[in-house]
This record gives sequence, structure tokens and C-alpha cells, in this order.
Amino acid sequence: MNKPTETAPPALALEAVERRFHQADAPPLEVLRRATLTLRAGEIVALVGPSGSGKSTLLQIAGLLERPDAGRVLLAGEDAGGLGDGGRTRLRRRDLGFVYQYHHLLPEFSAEENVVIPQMIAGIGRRAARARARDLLERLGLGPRVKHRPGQLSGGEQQRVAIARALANAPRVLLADEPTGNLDPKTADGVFGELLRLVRDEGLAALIATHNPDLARRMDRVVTLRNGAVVAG
Ligand SMILES: Nc1ncnc2c1ncn2[C@@H]1O[C@H](COP(=O)(O)OP(=O)(O)OP(=O)(O)O)[C@@H](O)[C@H]1O
Repeated sequence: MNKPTETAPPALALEAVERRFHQADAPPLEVLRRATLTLRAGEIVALVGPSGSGKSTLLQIAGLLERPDAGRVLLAGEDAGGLGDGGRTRLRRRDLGFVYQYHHLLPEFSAEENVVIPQMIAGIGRRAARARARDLLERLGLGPRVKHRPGQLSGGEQQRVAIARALANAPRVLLADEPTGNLDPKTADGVFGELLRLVRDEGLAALIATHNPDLARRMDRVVTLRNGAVVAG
């Protein structure tokens, strides 16, 4: 196994991240309180905690989709805090892939096109993008389905396409929010296994929020959030 050297910066680091939401007639809601966590290259980490503990908010901030009120987010050692919106978009496109509970695939495009399009947005030529899409979809067992549109695929197949799309641009870090939460338990188990295998094969780091303790146990490490603070991990 390729071990990163001790001096390599973590793939993702959150340092004392705070996020609060203002409320009309009440003190601000403190959603993240000095949340700190580090993902080493290739490490797969479960993010768990009760409903409302701040998991989705933390993933939004780690994914550079929201800014923290305090604290820092570093991707491969690069501090996203000092960047403008353009720089953050560049970093997000280069380093991050996302999988959500609902797949958000483009319904009028085939499975293959759904995986090709984000690559073309990133400047990759159509031929290379198509080869990458085919490879990922085949590795997810979707070889015979690449020309199907999302509406012609099962829920598990749609979520596999969403996984291929997230990995298409070879990100450094995968962020996932209940990636199999919308599937029945048996399908969820299979899709989750595929996700873990592909993430390991590609050597990515991953931070995956889940309510499912069985899925959390299959990851390298578990980080627990309670009331917006990291209490274990
Ligand atoms: N934009 C917002 N404005 C106000 N409050 C918000 C906003 N986004 C999230 N919250 C609040 O922040 C808290 C944490 O929400 P978050 O979605 O991060 O929790 P979670 O751990 O992902 O929950 P779940 O497991 O139910 O998905 C909740 O109390 C939520 O109502």
C-alpha cells in the first residue's frame, strides 16, 4: 500500500470551525463549535452524530459550499479561507467530489453523459471524458446501462451513476451525505460496498455522514459530532 509520507499535508483539515445561524427572536444557533478534524490521504472516515448535530453543515463547509464564521478549511494544505469565490470553485472542482442522499442526476442525459459533463466543465476533452466515464461505470457494474437515462435505471443504479460522477474528475477527497440513505437496506449495502471499493482503488480520502452504525464500522475511523463539536475520533 502506498503510505503518504509523514510530512505530506492532510488531504482535508478543518481547524476550530464555527458556524452559527442568526435567529429572529433568539440568540444565534451555534451549529458548529470549534469542530476540528483531519483526513489523511486515502483515509475513509465516518461522520456520525444525532440528527441536527451539524453533519450536513460540516460537509457543506468542508466542500467549500459555505464559509465558516471562524476557523479554517485546508485542502492538501491550501487554506481556502483567503480565496475568493473563483478560487474556491477552482479548488472544489480540482479536489472535491460529492455524493448526496438523492442523486441529482440530469434526467434528460444518459448515465454516461452524466459522468462526462462534469469532466468537460473541468476542461477535459470529450473522448478522454467518455473513456473515464465508461471505465468508472463498468467498474460499478453498469457497463450494459451506460446509454440509459436515470429514469430507466433502478434507485441503486442511479446512485452508482452519482458515485461515478463524483469520482469522474479524480478528486482528492470525496464528501458524502447519507449516500445510500434513500435505498432499501440490501441495495444500500451493495452500493456502499461498491463506493468503498472504488474510493480505495482510486486512493481517495472520504468523509461520509451516515446514521447507519453498520456502515460506519466498515470505514477506517469514526468521527462523532454532538451539538456541533467533535466528541470522538
Ligand atoms: N441555513 C440554516 N439556517 C438556520 N439553521 C440551519 C441552517 N442549516 C442548518 N441549520 C440548523 O443547524 C442544525 C444542524 O443541521 P444539520 O443539517 O447540519 O444537521 P445534521 O447532523 O446533518 O442532521 P441530520 O442527521 O438530521 O441530517 C439544525 O438545528 C438545523 O436546523
